[in-house]
Amino acid sequence: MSETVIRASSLSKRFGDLTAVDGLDLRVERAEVFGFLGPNGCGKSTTIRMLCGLLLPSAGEIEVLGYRIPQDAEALKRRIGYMTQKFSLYEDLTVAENLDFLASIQGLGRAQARRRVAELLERYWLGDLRDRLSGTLSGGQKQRLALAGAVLHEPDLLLLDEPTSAVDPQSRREFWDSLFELAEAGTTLLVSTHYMDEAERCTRLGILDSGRLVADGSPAELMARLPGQPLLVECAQPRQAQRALQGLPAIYASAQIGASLRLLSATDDAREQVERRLAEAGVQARVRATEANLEDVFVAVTRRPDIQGATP
Ligand SMILES: Nc1ncnc2c1ncn2[C@@H]1O[C@H](COP(=O)(O)OP(=O)(O)OP(=O)(O)O)[C@@H](O)[C@H]1O
Repeated sequence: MSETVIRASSLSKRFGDLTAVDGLDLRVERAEVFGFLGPNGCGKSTTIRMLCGLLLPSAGEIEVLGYRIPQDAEALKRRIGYMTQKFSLYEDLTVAENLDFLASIQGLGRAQARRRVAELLERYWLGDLRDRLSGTLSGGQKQRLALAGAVLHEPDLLLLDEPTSAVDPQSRREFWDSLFELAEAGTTLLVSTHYMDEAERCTRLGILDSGRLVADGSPAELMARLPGQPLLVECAQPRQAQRALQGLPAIYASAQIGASLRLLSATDDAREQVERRLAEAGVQARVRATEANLEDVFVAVTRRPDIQGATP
């Protein structure tokens, strides 16, 4: 049976005149890997910080692991792990000292701390680095240490705010393997990201735009819900094709991907319209429908009215 771990209703946060989070409703179930997506400044970090009890909401209700937030934030802290892109490590302490220090803050007993630190050094390939000052670690190594620190007290919920933005693709993959290992063991994960390959791996996604939840569902559901089918225009001169298609009302987004042009439209006869316009402009091209991907979904739900043509 599913168990709701995060429940937020009508959650808002205002900073002066700016509404950073605007009437957000959110539910995350146990052991989900919930991905939080959205353009820069849409309110992801602000939401995560409110869910952790680090920031007071301006309005709305939050319940996390059965605790009412902000009232029970102190008790919640013992049950959650929080990690941001900055990794919050003590750079002049060694790897092992960082973990020992966190263990003492978390109130782990000495024997338990020793056992847990040894276990995490091994699990996150930090054993050989245990005596290195953490300030001298690479980005990927720092990330592994930060994750070890965030799960030291075996939290039931991990909130990760863009944890992979400073590391290479291989480290990102390894990091995601570690996240799935945690989810398999029953940990619930909420992770914000700008990477579509990471979003695709989540069990469910919430897309935020200007502080509002504009899409919520599994990656497959969101792709299936995209109105119309994306079109690919293959031609020798994609820039020329893009110029010819500018202002065509049927197309609400276009982007050059390699040597072709990817178009989004919600209109049934978009393909014919595109072919006609290209022929009129004398652009030789092949136009074909293609499968939707998550980037299409992202573009469709977060598009700005002033830079688009038609509305799906
Ligand atoms: N303490 C603060 N005081 C004033 N404005 C703030 C504060 N924290 C965040 N904001 C503003 O609130 C909005 C949402 O910011 P937030 O950091 O939550 O976005 P985000 O989705 O995490 O962005 P990014 O993807 O760039 O990390 C932004 O306009 C930001 O400038």
